[in-house]
Amino acid sequence: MGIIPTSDKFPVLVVLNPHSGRKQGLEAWENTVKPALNAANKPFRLIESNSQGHVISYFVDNIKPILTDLAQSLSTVAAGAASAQDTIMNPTSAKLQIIVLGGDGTVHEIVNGILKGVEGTGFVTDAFRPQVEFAVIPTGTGNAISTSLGVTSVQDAVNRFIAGKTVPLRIMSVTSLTTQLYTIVVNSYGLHCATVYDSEEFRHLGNDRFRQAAMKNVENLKQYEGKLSFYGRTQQYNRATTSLVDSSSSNDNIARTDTNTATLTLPGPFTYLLISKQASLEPGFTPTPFAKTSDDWMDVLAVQNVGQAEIMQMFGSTAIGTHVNQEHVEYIKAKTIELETPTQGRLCIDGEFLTIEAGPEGRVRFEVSSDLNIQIFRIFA
Ligand SMILES: Nc1ncnc2c1ncn2[C@@H]1O[C@H](COP(=O)(O)OP(=O)(O)OP(=O)(O)O)[C@@H](O)[C@H]1O
Repeated sequence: MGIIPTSDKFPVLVVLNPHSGRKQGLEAWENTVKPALNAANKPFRLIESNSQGHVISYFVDNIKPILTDLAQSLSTVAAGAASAQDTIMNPTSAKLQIIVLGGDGTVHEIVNGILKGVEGTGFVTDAFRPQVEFAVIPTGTGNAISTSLGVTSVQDAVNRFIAGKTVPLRIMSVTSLTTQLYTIVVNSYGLHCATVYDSEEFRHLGNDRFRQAAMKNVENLKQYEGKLSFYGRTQQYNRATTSLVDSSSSNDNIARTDTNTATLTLPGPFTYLLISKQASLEPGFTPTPFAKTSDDWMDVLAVQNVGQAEIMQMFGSTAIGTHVNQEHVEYIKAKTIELETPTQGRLCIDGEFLTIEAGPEGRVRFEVSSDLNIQIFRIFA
């Protein structure tokens, strides 16, 4: 019988995107992260992204052998009676640790690659459900997840990894007739989506690329037609009481008896619309201040049909989240949401783009799935 490796010998996967942010990932790896892993005696396997989409296809192709090796590394051998054969005891769970040297887009690619790679297979089930633990080293542009968890630097992120405390990283599913994928940070429509789309040309400016692109889009402010429907429980921010109010009991009843009946709708047109899992999208920009990385709600920030003055007023208060008290800002926590647009539209999903087809055929549904085989991710916090 061969030697069965023990769990602490299983390598941490290190995913390095050399293109993220201002291309500082490699330096952070060489100067801070690799020395820390060596000092902690942690073996690692480096996966360097060589192009857009490389990380997602790497995990689609490799997650099954990785999980097989991981499970095997944790198997224990119960010695049988003298004449009997040894019995291999397989684990029912195992931790796969992944250090990300990149931004939120790289985490998005890993999550989608893993879930696509195990989809329709018996690799994640009640009998064996791995836990994927992310240490996100903030070397992207926005670093929304790290910022929302209060991570202040590369060293801080490394310290948290070494300390070992994790919290759930809940993901959203985004579904239409033609699409099924997962997002971890934000889905947006309108001004925010146009800003992210245009920001690529300003990448050399680092964090400032969003500011430049936002200004360009505020100058040419547009309204984006669409209807947002909420199903099941919601909570709405009440400006009078400055608190979130549960629209629960009546909504709950409707949700239970007829899941096709919307409990709330916003008719649009939207100037600005976010459906988010993270409070901050970058340092100093906290548009959904009540969002929690680890809960089962999605936080919606909706601004309908306003002009430049209102948008600028909102931006002026997003640093500390007080924009939720402004009259034109609507803030809703929800479990299930659908967006329908009368003409073809564009949705931004964790920095990538998805075309929404016109009318009911193009409806996009957002949910925080309760499927235990989907919600397998945690993050060092
Ligand atoms: N070798 C590469 N060359 C060019 N692009 C790459 C490469 N590897 C990955 N990418 C792409 O880089 C993009 C940006 O990645 P990432 O999200 O990590 O950084 P960011 O956009 O700077 O940060 P954030 O998402 O936190 O704002 C992703 O779309 C990814 O597909």
